Amino acid sequence: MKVAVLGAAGGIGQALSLLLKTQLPAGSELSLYDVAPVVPGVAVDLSHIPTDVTVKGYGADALGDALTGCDIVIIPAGMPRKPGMDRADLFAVNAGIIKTLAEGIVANCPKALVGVITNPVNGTVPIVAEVFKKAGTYEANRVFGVTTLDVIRSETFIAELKGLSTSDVKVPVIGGHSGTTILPLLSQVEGVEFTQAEIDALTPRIQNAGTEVVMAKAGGGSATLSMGAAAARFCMSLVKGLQGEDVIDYAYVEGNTGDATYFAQPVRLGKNGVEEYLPYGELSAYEENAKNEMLATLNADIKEGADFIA
Ligand SMILES: NC(=O)C1=CN([C@@H]2O[C@H](COP(=O)(O)OP(=O)(O)OC[C@H]3O[C@@H](n4cnc5c(N)ncnc54)[C@H](O)[C@@H]3O)[C@@H](O)[C@H]2O)C=CC1
Ligand SMILES: O=C([O-])CC(=O)C(=O)O
Repeated sequence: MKVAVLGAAGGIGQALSLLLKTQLPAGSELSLYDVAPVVPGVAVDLSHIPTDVTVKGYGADALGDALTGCDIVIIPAGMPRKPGMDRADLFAVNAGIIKTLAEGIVANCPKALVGVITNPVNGTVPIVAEVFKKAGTYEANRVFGVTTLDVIRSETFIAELKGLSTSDVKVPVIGGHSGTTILPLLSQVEGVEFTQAEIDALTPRIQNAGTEVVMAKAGGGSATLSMGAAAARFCMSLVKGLQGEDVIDYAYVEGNTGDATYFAQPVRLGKNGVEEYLPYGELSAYEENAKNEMLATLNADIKEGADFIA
């Protein structure tokens, strides 16, 4: 198994790479690419951890070598938010980065499963898809926006609120990955009942959790450690699927909900990425209304991404 992290020297990239060094199956190769000159050092540093995963670092001019033969590519490359910015404000800088990296994937590992972390995810995933379509290599079942951070935050906040173990809390989160496009389905959390007041408080807390971190870091960036954990969890779902395990996870994909071209929904993962798009089930009236109200924003974000390539 060869897994590449593009943007591996960054805050997310380093946390994710550390977790992958300790979690990937024995015999795997971890390929770390970044334009920052420190990346070979990050690779050497990680390579001293005693696990049966080899680590190699690749600098700015070695994207092709980093990607050749990859089964999975996870992309946390690009600029994070500062206080006062929306994720959409990152599009101008990050769209070009994602386009370049997607072109590298087309040229070197067109069959890889690709997980996009770079914001704004609502628009960067369509960029990757359009680059792949243009090259004739697009398979919707292989391209994912990573929304796992919304899922793990929901698990954490609900466990705290209800005095439960996080391992007993499972929360579906659908839609996109910014503000109101993030829709936790609290009505579907098994074994937990919420009052309307709790729903009214918890839903926006989950939607604004990224901003909570941005404000707390006060100009020093956005979530990196929790995102590293989220990305590792999602990457391991992809790995298990490739190994033939039956895995269900949530991701932002070009699926079949009919709500928007790209929408986070449950998917069954396997040897080809998504093996089956699963329904997100029945929504409460509150969730149905929230979903309908967010679609204009989500569709505009998707169009911005697709238009960038068209
Ligand atoms: N999907 C999600 O839930 C989340 C997404 N993010 C997003 O992830 C991205 C990265 O965030 P951080 O790691 O905090 O930023 P960071 O600034 O710490 O790291 C970004 C890394 O990308 C590298 N980079 C820039 N251009 C590149 C290129 N063309 N090729 C390869 N590497 C390149 C930089 O050198 C840097 O090492 C941001 O866009 C952020 O908004 C952050 C948190 C959660
Ligand atoms: O809020 C941000 O800019 C980073 C992010 O996507 C998150 O933490 O969910």
